[in-house]
Amino acid sequence: DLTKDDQANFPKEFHQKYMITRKIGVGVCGEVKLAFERETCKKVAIKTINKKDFPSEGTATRNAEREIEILKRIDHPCLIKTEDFFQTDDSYYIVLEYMEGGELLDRIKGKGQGMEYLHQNDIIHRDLKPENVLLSSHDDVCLVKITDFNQSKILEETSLMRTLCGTPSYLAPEVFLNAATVGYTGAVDCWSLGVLLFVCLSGYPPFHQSLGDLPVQEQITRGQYTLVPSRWKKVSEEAKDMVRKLLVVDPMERLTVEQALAHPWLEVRPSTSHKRKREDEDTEEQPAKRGSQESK
Ligand SMILES: Cc1n[nH]c(N)c1-c1cccs1
Repeated sequence: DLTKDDQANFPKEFHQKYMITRKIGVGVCGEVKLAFERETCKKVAIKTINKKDFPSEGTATRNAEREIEILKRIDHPCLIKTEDFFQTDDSYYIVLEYMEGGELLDRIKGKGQGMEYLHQNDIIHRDLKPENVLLSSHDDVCLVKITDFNQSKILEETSLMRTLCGTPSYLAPEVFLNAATVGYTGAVDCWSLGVLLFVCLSGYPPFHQSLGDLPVQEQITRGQYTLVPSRWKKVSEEAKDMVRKLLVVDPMERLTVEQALAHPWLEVRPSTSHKRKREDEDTEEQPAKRGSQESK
């Protein structure tokens, strides 16, 4: 459904290199279209960032330039690659690797080592959600990649980090108390991974206006979520333990990506599916977690 707009808006040099076909999704800042590279017939995804969709010209430019800088920095099999980049007075056009399987959200409705790489390179995503997790094919077992670095941040050394490296003797208590929350750390992505894992395992979100009396923000700040037994009865205790240890309100107590990758649930073990489950394995344990209030 190539529109006249597509012909008119995309720059001439873009059309010389790529042939646009159809819309395959909608990103935060505009549409995502499928295109073919004319020379190789390779499929690519074209993400459009409309400058007019930002409150001020400067915002669009800063956001797009930060996203482009991050996209150029990353090179990992679990992170979407940037193929090319164009801009006009009205828009930015980012040519991205095409993922046949589309968005995880569609798979969840229907049914990460990338994070470790990002955090090891001092990049935090800050916007992990099903729409930003793409599947390489329609197969049940396929590669999963993280996309949309529009909200990402490169962690630079801060004056607080330098302060905490010096002698602590004369530092006020609030310096230590705020240390875990001043600015963002990679822990924000681990919380989001916990929410993503909760949704993948159960099919519903841990925090939502329709789930409980508290406003969503209060559910989150209290770490208050509900494991509906009928939705979790076939989920292993290790998987539930991983979710519990990611959805911890205190970022200093929350699992890091490295700790999550070392969690028993992700250990590679010979299949035990032929063994009969003990009755109590399905019993819902309710460990009291500091700061998080899980309930049935
Ligand atoms: C980027 C990208 N590469 N491959 C796909 N399917 C996308 C999409 C993002 C958002 C909707 S589709």
